This record gives sequence, C-alpha cells and structure tokens, in this order.
Amino acid sequence: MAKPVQIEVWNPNGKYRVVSTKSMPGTRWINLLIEQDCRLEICTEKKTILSVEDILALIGDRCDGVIGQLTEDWGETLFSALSRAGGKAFSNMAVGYNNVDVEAANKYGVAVGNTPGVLTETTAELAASLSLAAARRIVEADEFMRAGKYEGWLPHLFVGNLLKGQTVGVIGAGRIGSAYARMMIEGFKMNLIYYDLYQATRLEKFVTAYGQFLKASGEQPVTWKRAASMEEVLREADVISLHPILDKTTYHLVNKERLAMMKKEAILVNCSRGPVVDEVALVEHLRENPMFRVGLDVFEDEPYMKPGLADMKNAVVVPHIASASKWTREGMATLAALNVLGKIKGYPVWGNPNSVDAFLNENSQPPAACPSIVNSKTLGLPVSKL
Ligand SMILES: NC(=O)c1ccc[n+]([C@@H]2O[C@H](COP(=O)([O-])OP(=O)(O)OC[C@H]3O[C@@H](n4cnc5c(N)ncnc54)[C@H](O)[C@@H]3O)[C@@H](O)[C@H]2O)c1
Ligand SMILES: O=C(O)[C@H](O)CO
Repeated sequence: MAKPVQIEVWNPNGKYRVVSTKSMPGTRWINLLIEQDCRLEICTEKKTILSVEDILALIGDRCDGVIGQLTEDWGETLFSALSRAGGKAFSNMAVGYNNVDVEAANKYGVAVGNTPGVLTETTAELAASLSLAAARRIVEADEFMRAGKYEGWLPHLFVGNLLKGQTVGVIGAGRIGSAYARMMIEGFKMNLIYYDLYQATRLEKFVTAYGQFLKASGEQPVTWKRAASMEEVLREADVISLHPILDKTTYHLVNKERLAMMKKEAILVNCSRGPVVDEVALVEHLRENPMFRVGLDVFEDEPYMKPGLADMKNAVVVPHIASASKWTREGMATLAALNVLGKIKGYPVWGNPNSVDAFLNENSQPPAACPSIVNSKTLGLPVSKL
C-alpha cells in the first residue's frame, strides 16, 4: 500500500486531475492548467528525489496526466499505474528523457512529453561558462583569494589557456551542441571540429560565413571540420564539450582509452548526462594529468561524485544547473504542462519541436497543440497544421 504524500491543490473542482511531482518555477503553467478545467495537485514533500512508491501514491486511483522530473524512474510500474488511473499523458520537465522507458509508455498508450528548445541557449551558456572557468582556473583563483593567500601580482600566478585560435570540439552537435559551438567560435574565434551522427549544416554555414567576415576584416578566418570519428575530435581539439543524448550508444563514450587520446592540456566539459563519461577513469586521468581540466555539470551517480573527484583542483563542478535561468525554467514548466494539457484535451502534436517559441509568449494564448511528444509517431498522434 503506497504511503500518502503531501500535496497542494489548485482548482479543486477541476474536471481533469493533473499531478506535478514537484513545484516548478513561475505561475503561468499553473494558470494555463487551471483555466482549462484541471484540478492541479503539486507534491510538496520535502525530499529531493521521489521514489516510485511516492509517485504511485500521487497517481492514486484516478489521474489524467503527470508532470515529472528527470530524477524519477518512469518505467513499467508507473506507466501501468497511470494507465489504470485513466491517464494518457506524462511529461518530463527536461529535454533529456533517459529516465523514461518510452517502450513501457508505448505499451500503455501514454504520451511522453519533453521540453526542447527553451533551454538550448541557457545550457550552452553554462557549458561556455565551464569552459572559461576551466581554461582560466577561476574557481581555484577564487578559493585562493578567499583563503587570504594573495600577496601581490606574480608572473606565474594562475596561468591558464588562451582560447583564441584554438580548436573547440563538439560531440553531439544538435540544438545545444551547435549553440555552444557558435558561442565559442564567435566569442573567442576558435576553430571547430565536431562529431555527430548527422551533418550540422546550419552550424557549418555559420562558421563559413563568420570565417569570411573575419577574413574580409583582415583577421585570421575561423574554420570547421566534421570529423569522421569521435576519436578525431578527441585528438585534435583543445576544448571538448559533450552534448549527445544519453542512450546505449553514448554510455561511457569518454572512457580511459579515449581520455588518453586527448591533449595533455585539453579541457573537457560535460553538460549532457553523467554516464556519458566514465567518471572513475576521469578521476584517475585528472590525477595523472594536472594540466588537463574538466568542467562538469552532470555526474555518473548523481547526486554523488565518484571518490576523489571533489579533491581535484583541475575540476570545476556544479550541481546540474545548466538550464537554470529563470526564463528557461519557467518555460520548461510551461512546455511540460502544455504537453500534458494538450494530450488530455485531444490536441494534435506541434509540427516542429525545435521551434516552440509560440508556446512561450506570455502575452498570447498558446497554440492548441502539445509542444513536444517524443512517442507521437508510435502512438499515431495527429500533427498540428497550425
Ligand atoms: N545539464 C543539463 O542541465 C542539460 C540541459 C539540457 C539538456 N541536457 C542534455 O543534453 C542532451 C542534448 O540536448 P539537445 O536539446 O541538444 O538534443 P538534440 O537532440 O538536439 O542533440 C543531441 C545530438 O546528439 C547526437 N547524437 C546522438 N547519439 C550520438 C552519438 N552516439 N554520437 C554522437 N552524437 C550523437 C544527435 O544526433 C543530436 O544531434 C539532452 O538529451 C540532455 O540529456 C542537459
Ligand atoms: O535534460 C534536461 O533538460 C536537463 O538535464 C535539465 O534541464
């Protein structure tokens, strides 16, 4: 028997029962749901990560849809319970959905939503911040100052890497990887090498055009190369940022052997998912190569770090905050709520999940569509003609 969990209720007499497993930023998402006849129940339990049992209790006997979080294990147990409760919609408040067993959702006919696009620039900015923090040893220098160790300017004090003219490597040049690449290329005049299963045509055109602009201004043009293998990126780049999805093809993509291929003074940034990097091998590599640096937003055993990582001066670590800007987090909440609402209302699926701005405009009603449903084809959901 599942234990009851604490909730806050909005619009108690609403026709459709929607559950959010967490409180989310902003109020637009709440208003959009209650204006459309939803009774909204927000879990207010203090613990950070809800267990499957907690979520079962939240779903209860009747539930039309759930907005959930990337820390939750959405598999067979939860989708069968949601389906028994009459639910047809679930949305992660995240673009990544490796915590969701989509096949199980398909089996129970539950639509699975995610929140692409609204976090692209915010996440890329954090990857750029980690790249700079690692290159210029900002965290080490900050700790040094606060410890009262600064006695005056010295020629060797916290010497780091100049990015201009170096090569930025991107593994997974999708929405976020491409946005990060553009920031590093335009901001620091870096050359690009990338690896992806697909050609990043728009990114290539951007670098070509920017290179021509620099050349016309009498400056060294930037260049791009699509690598034939990931190893090529690892060998050639000075700063490498990881932006693929997490699946079985990307699990431990960066392992002991591949770390050994990287330049001794390279910088590795991970804002994708922790298990993309073999963190035990990374700690060993950081220990043996003090000039190698990393910037990590995600960890293999989140929320924990592998033993030794916290002691590494050449690592900058932050707690999975890459999408944490106010605008983005409020937008993610809106997209997740609209995915669930749209499915409950029988709306079609938005035609282009990479272009979700229409849903984020606070001054107009959002389109009558689900912004992004990852299993829409399998479920045979209609596509919006808007
Ligand atoms: N740290 C954070 O807070 C945060 C925030 C947003 C997204 N993310 C993560 O970033 C991921 C990417 O988000 P996105 O919006 O850019 O997604 P996206 O789908 O636009 O990009 C992912 C890219 O990875 C590529 N890819 C897939 N498998 C690959 C492989 N084996 N080798 C090389 N490339 C491969 C895809 O072709 C695609 O271009 C998400 O799935 C999520 O896990 C993390
Ligand atoms: O996948 C995602 O969206 C992130 O990890 C959180 O923003």
